[in-house]
Amino acid sequence: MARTAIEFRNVSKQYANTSQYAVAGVNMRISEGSFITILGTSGSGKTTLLKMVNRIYEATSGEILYFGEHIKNLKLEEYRRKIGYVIQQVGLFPHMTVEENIGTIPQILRWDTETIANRVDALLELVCLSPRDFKKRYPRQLSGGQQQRVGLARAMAADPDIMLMDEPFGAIDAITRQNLQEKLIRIQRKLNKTILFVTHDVSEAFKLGDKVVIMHEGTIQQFDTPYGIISKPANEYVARLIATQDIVQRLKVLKAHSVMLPVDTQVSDRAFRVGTEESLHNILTYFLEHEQNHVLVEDGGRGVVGKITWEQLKVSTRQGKILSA
Ligand SMILES: Nc1ncnc2c1ncn2[C@@H]1O[C@H](COP(=O)(O)OP(=O)(O)OP(=O)(O)O)[C@@H](O)[C@H]1O
Repeated sequence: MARTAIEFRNVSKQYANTSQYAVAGVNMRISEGSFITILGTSGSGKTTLLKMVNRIYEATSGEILYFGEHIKNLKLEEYRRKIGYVIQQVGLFPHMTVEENIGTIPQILRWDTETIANRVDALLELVCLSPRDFKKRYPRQLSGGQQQRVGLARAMAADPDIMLMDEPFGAIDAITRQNLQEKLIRIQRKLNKTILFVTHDVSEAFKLGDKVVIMHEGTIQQFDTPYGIISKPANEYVARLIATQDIVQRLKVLKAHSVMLPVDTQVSDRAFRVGTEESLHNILTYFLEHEQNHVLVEDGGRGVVGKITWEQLKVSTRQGKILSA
């Protein structure tokens, strides 16, 4: 069982001189290593929720716990270092090179020069920027997407346990965005970071999140896996929100692991194998192109962990159809 990284206990926030609560009575447990996306329309309280986690804002009432400890009892500076924060405007220091930007926190922590240099190189490799080409550049010499990746590397420099990301890809073109989303999924799986990612883009939330939090007027409407939400929206609001996604889009965001069926432990089947992160859209395409009716789902070192049949795919699709009807 994964530990609980962050727990919200009846958390509310009312800003001074406002009559409404920006966040009202939020209860939620976030497991270590999970990728949580927070989805909602403008003004629904997403950013407020995120900023209470790193104590940019203090909750008006209720409690937030970090691995079981009340965050208000932790030393703010030490606590903040365990939390990486990435925002849309990146906020790279313009007068510093890429290398200096990424090394900011390690410098403050007085790591030795060689350790910092190695860390910078490793992080640049991780976000697919060649250290040789990029580390001496200034932010103005980078494209928007490259700046965003440097921002991500900088947020990860001191190896935080938790990453808070507030619409980090909001201002980026669709193709680069897709590319960054895929990189982020890979980084998260590799490093097992706990990520809270705010977005108002339904596809992005469903594509990235192991679980999605749907917010409206400061309250959580539903907190579930993408498949759980698509197959069983908790209320009318959620149903309307996901109805903006047509079936093809849903098949693109639903992943093999969310709908697969169990298999016997001994699998000698020669069927085509897909990864757990494969989209149902690609699996459907495979079925149609190759006139096949099942695939096996493989999870790296763990071998075959499930299967998806044509029947199962139809059931998932039909559930989507009922919702959008
Ligand atoms: N500093 C502030 N002072 C007063 N009210 C605020 C402040 N920040 C946010 N609010 C209000 O709190 C509510 C929630 O805002 P929040 O920024 O959390 O929403 P959001 O879901 O992140 O929206 P968006 O998608 O537009 O960024 C809104 O009604 C907003 O006007």
